[in-house]
Amino acid sequence: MSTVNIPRLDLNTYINGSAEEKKQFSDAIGKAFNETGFVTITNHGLSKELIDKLYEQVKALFALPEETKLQYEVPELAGQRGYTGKNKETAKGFKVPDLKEFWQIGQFLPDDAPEKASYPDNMQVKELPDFNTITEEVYKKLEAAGKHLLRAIAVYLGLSENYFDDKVEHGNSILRTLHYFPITDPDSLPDDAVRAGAHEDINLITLLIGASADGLELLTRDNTWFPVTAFGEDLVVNVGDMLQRLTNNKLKSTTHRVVNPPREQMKNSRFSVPFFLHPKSGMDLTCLPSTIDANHPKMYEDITAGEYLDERLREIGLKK
Ligand SMILES: O=C(O)CCC(=O)C(=O)O
Ligand SMILES: [Fe+2]
Repeated sequence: MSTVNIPRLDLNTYINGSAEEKKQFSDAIGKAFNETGFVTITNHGLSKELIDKLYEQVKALFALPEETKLQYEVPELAGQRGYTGKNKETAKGFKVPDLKEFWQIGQFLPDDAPEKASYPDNMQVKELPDFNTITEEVYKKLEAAGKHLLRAIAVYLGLSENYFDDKVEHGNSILRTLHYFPITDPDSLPDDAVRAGAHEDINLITLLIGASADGLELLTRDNTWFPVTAFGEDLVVNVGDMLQRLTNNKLKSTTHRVVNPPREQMKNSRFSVPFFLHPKSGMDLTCLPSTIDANHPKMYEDITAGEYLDERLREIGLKK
């Protein structure tokens, strides 16, 4: 059986630690990302109070009447801002859409930022003013935590510590608040309908705020499913396809899914909040030369982050 190495790492030991502690953190995250693609992170800068307030607002959002939520669904935005209703996103290679609805929030930029024109504006939930302020705070805190994690990863890769800094500054990151809705009649579902079909994330890294219920699983190297559980308010952090591509598969974008609960619990909602950390669209994802050698031939064509994102949004049905 292959080992499933999901270490629990303290981000504060990287941000404020000694040189030795920083090195230990970099080594541990790099090793886990090389083997399993997942870690859990404590001391990430989001308090329990903030996370509790976030979930309160997320629950209130999805409890709004269907016709209210649908006012915030704009097909031209390909799900990247505002609401995406039930039966819209289908994992790559699946025929049946995931059993979920979600709301996405993008970058917050000063008016004079050059990237401002290239991102759609965020949508404000008029009915829930606190939803807007709390998700903005969460977005900024997760972005800050993600920047520190990328520094630790850069060191592991033998790059300068600040390698990713300017690439993710004002980047195209997305905070997704997710509702896996209740199913009152499981018999009515197609056989292969699941909360989230097996997939890999598109972005550099994903920071997931502990879900309200079990269900997240990762696919191990020997092709078995392994449950991912986070302790308390820990974040689950995993590698996405952009980082896997950049590192020519040295870091693994591990396949994961969200399984349905036992039948009698299908009537209960599940909520979760992933933050997909994206770079600016101009970032070059060409495999790093240091990751290519005789045993590791170059596996991917050169592409920018923006081109790659477009390709992937088409595949999952969000972009036409
Ligand atoms: O809901 C979860 O626990 C994970 C969600 C996920 O993998 C995704 O939205 O990409
Ligand atoms: Fe995912």
